[in-house]
Amino acid sequence: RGKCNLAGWWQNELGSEMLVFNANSKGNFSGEYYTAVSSAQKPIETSPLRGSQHLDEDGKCTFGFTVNWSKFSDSTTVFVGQRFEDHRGQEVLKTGWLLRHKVNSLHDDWQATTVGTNIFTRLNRKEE
Ligand SMILES: O=C1C=CC(=NNc2ccccc2C(=O)O)C=C1
Repeated sequence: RGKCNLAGWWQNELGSEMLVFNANSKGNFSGEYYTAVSSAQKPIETSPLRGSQHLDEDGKCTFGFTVNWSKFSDSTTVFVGQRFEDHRGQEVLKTGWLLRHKVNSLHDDWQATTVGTNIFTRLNRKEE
């Protein structure tokens, strides 16, 4: 695992958590996303994520991943971003995202995509 290892537990400012698995030699990875924002679905169910990252050795790799909110709603979020270390050496994933939710007709397509940003920081979890 090079210096830009995204594997492990991350949390965004909404309180959602994700577990990212090791990337393969092509930079492809998968994981599980535990959203904090859907209507309270107990127990929290995971949504699958799949992504691709660069394997630069400088620890500042760019990446993208898709979350399929299959169990909750017919919608999809794509995240794109980069890993950084802040002034205290804490790892940060600065991301932008597009959320596409299903609309019933082409006429509603204009309102189907929302955009935003998320910052993910590492969660110190034992279980991987
Ligand atoms: O059923 C659904 C539908 C959409 C969702 N979007 N979550 C997001 C969208 C953009 C950025 C972060 C999140 C998040 O859940 O942390 C979650 C559950």
